[in-house]
Amino acid sequence: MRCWLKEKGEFIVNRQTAIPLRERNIILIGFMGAGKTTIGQLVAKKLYRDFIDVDAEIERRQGMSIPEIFAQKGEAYFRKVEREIIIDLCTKTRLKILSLGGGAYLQEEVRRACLAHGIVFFLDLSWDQWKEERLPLIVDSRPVLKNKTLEEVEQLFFQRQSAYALHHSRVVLNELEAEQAAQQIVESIKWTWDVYEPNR
Ligand SMILES: Nc1ncnc2c1ncn2[C@@H]1O[C@H](COP(=O)(O)OP(=O)(O)OP(=O)(O)O)[C@@H](O)[C@H]1O
Ligand SMILES: O=C(O)C1=C[C@@H](O)[C@@H](O)[C@H](O)C1
Ligand SMILES: [Mg+2]
Repeated sequence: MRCWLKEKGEFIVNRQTAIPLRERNIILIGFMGAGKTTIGQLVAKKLYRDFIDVDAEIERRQGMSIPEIFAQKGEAYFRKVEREIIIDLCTKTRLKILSLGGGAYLQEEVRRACLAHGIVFFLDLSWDQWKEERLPLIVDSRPVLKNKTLEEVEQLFFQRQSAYALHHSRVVLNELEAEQAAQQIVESIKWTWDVYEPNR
């Protein structure tokens, strides 16, 4: 992972955007239930930074739960709000750990904002493990899963991989405890900071 992130670090630095690496938001992406919220909280704790869960932020700003937003206003409305909040966070905040909702990164404008202003980690979990271990935990709370057959969910899982492939670094989660995954992210980010901004 280190060599891989090294290349990505050069890529980030070469983009010459205004935000120093150490100040950039760290953004976690991946399929619903992969562990973005759980691992994001742990990363924030380890780096002494604030954690923002975009789903929770949407619920706070809208005064409604996500299932209520889907039911009362529809998915298109949810995606618009989600996009606006993420772009707002990407352009107006620094030093945060952001966990995105599982579908947010499918929107091109979201990807562009995240890649330009933050450091994007893809939390990668295999379909088999997701189906066995995570699906039972989240099936009742994620409206996108409602009324879908397992085949349809599998199709959604694989359809989304091409968007998630656009990241700065990837953490293969299979068999990793949330704590271990968070530690891996922290080590790789500190290594990148030291290599590319050694004197800060
Ligand atoms: N590494 C892990 N090992 C085992 N269970 C985990 C791990 N990470 C998360 N979980 C569990 O999986 C469930 C989903 O985790 P979480 O809510 O963090 O996913 P998410 O990626 O934020 O999902 P969403 O995209 O829907 O917001 C939770 O019950 C959590 O406790
Ligand atoms: O994968 C998705 O499309 C979603 C995942 C959740 O995090 C929420 O953002 C919402 O339930 C939609
Ligand atoms: Mg989450």
